[in-house]
Amino acid sequence: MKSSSPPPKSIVKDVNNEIASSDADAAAAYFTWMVKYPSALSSFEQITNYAAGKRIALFLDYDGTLSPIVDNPDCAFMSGAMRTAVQKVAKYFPTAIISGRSRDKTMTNIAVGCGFLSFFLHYLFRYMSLSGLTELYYAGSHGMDIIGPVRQSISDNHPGCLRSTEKQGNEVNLFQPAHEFLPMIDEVFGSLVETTKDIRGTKVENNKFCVSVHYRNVDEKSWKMVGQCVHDVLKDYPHLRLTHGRKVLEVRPVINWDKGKAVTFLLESLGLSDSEDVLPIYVGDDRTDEDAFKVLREGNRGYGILVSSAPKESNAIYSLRDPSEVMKFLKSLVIWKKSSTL
Ligand SMILES: O=P(O)(O)OC[C@H]1O[C@H](O[C@H]2O[C@H](CO)[C@@H](O)[C@H](O)[C@H]2O)[C@H](O)[C@@H](O)[C@@H]1O
Repeated sequence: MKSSSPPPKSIVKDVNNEIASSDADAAAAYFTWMVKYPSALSSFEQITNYAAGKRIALFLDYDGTLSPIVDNPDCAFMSGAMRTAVQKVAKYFPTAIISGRSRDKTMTNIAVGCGFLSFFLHYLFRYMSLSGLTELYYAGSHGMDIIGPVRQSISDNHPGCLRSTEKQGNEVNLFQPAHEFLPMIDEVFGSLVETTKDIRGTKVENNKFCVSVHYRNVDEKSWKMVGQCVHDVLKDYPHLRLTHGRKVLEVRPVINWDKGKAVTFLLESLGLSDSEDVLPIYVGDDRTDEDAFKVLREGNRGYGILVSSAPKESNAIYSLRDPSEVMKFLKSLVIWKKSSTL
């Protein structure tokens, strides 16, 4: 298999593109862009008219969608209000969180808020139940670590699917299509920590089936060096590839699996695939979410909603400006559902 890691030159080009896109964040350009990607809030009636008589399945990205982007990835917690909104929406619609973070971290971040108490709860939570958020499903590592409901057809179609018992004692299906990469990812994580340790501000995060190398807090002059270090390490791992997120380089296994495949898998797990009366809605902000938007757009199956405060090309149909608008959208869905079942 050929290595798909881009050469350092393209890493630097990607890094520069990010600066260019934030420069283009002008109000006029944004409003023009919104003609192509209308606000999911202004278009709410249109969305719910189409959803009438259908079952909505909701897929939510975490960073930049449910929690605002912050400098320290360890402090990216949802607000209490967002947590309540997610909890409520998950009571009315099957809901899954699909994140680049490890599943464990995502579940923990969803369950607790921010502040000192959160840090305490963060650790306590590891030994406790999901405190009322059990109607949620989780996919970590960009969809490479999924916990979903037990369904025979899914185990038949995906032989790697294992039945497991979660902390609360419920039987679940565990699907980890990249499980054989675990030792390799751990090894690469160690090498990346070592090679980047002298570049101030770099943070290497182990997300179980992928590794994130953050350069948000690195002096811009050293971004190229970060890219070079990652590239040098990956030279020896042709079965790993590199993708680029929001000031983060993400190392992941070369397998035919992404957030789009995870959406399809979860719909199948929930018994909601191949059904005309199902409307999947995916809300996300990052490049990796585009795979999910594409799956929904291509099959004319559902709606992708891009969270962005700057114009960018997307496979999404609608847009929301930031997590506060995502929260409004989730709340509106609950109000609509309640009123339509009266
Ligand atoms: O799929 P997602 O849930 O969006 O996860 C993608 C990456 O998100 C996190 O990094 C991003 O958010 C951080 C906190 O706001 C920010 O500091 C960082 O610059 C962003 O890239 C997470 O830390 C990564 O591991 C995820 O892969």
